[in-house]
Amino acid sequence: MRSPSPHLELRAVTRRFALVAALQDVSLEVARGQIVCLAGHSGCGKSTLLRVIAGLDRPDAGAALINGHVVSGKGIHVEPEHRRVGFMFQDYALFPHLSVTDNVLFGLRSLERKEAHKRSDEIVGRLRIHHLVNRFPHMLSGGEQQRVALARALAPRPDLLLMDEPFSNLDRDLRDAVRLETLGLLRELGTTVIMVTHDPEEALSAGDRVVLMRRGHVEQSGTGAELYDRPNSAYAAEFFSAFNKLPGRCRNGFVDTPLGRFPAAGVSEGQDGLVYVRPRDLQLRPQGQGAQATVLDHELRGEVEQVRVTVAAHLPPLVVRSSARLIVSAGQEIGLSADPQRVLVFPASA
Ligand SMILES: Nc1ncnc2c1ncn2[C@@H]1O[C@H](COP(=O)(O)OP(=O)(O)OP(=O)(O)O)[C@@H](O)[C@H]1O
Repeated sequence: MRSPSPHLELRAVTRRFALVAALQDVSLEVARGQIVCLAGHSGCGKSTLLRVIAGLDRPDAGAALINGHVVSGKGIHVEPEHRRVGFMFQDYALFPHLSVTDNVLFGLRSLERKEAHKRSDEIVGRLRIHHLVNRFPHMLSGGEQQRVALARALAPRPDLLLMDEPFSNLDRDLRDAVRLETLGLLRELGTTVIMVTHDPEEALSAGDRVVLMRRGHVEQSGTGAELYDRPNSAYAAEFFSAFNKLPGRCRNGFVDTPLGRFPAAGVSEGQDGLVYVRPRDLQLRPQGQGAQATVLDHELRGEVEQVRVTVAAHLPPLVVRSSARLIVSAGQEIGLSADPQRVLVFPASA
């Protein structure tokens, strides 16, 4: 038996704007019901990719398929309204002159009035925004606007929902709660979601899968844990964490640093490598154990403590973070070690 087509498939999608390749050979498969976070720094092509999937923009080459049918490709362009794709914009794009109800009804214009109202009532109920229906967008808080925008996007029951930074306009406190609730509802509805974010924590925690983009191409794709624990490039590593970096040349498959020798898979013999160690993966030890270091300063930051140490005069200080209380003082000589299993090594030229 043939396995079902992915809900969404992109085949070598390319989109150029003058000299900029906003998308370069982007290929991707998304299974039905999956929640995918599209992450990457500003300008890497995230919004362009969403627009191509929605049919708001046309690729110069390659194809987009929904349920195995080409919707964008050579000589084919299915209009956005015929793709069963919902779109939620970063600024919510609510119509200021329409009430909440009329904003929600806007996406249901093709239905008969009675059916449109039934659908609108249903989604308003699910999102618990009954009390807002007669208000206008300027009378809503950020969180309320987000819900109304979500209601408007979901009312036509799209199979696939595209969301461009849907939580970035909310305060930090509200953001986590709204995100959990929104994604919980989308999972319940079985909606396939592609959500853009530039927030690394959100990318790691929100989706089933993270697609990290860089300069128009997919740098790495996988679960949050895969990208965090096994980034395949310095770019991917640095997108999700802060690192201490120690230079060293690769000799006999190892890079030597003041912190010790580390296996240097991916760095050619004789080439310079950079050893990446997260602040939480450095351990302070009694003097005489591990590498010798001198404490530079020490700060309590609430949940964690941060200590900066020097291991060699020619290297910038290393940052150590720990949730245990560290009893050290500036100028103290101390031992320092890194867990080789948690250390990453990349070519210095990258
Ligand atoms: N209509 C356009 N005309 C010209 N260049 C464009 C156009 N749209 C996008 N670009 C360029 O394409 C590249 C990708 O843009 P895009 O908006 O997709 O990035 P992004 O990752 O969504 O960025 P951000 O996180 O800042 O929203 C950028 O270099 C941008 O300047």
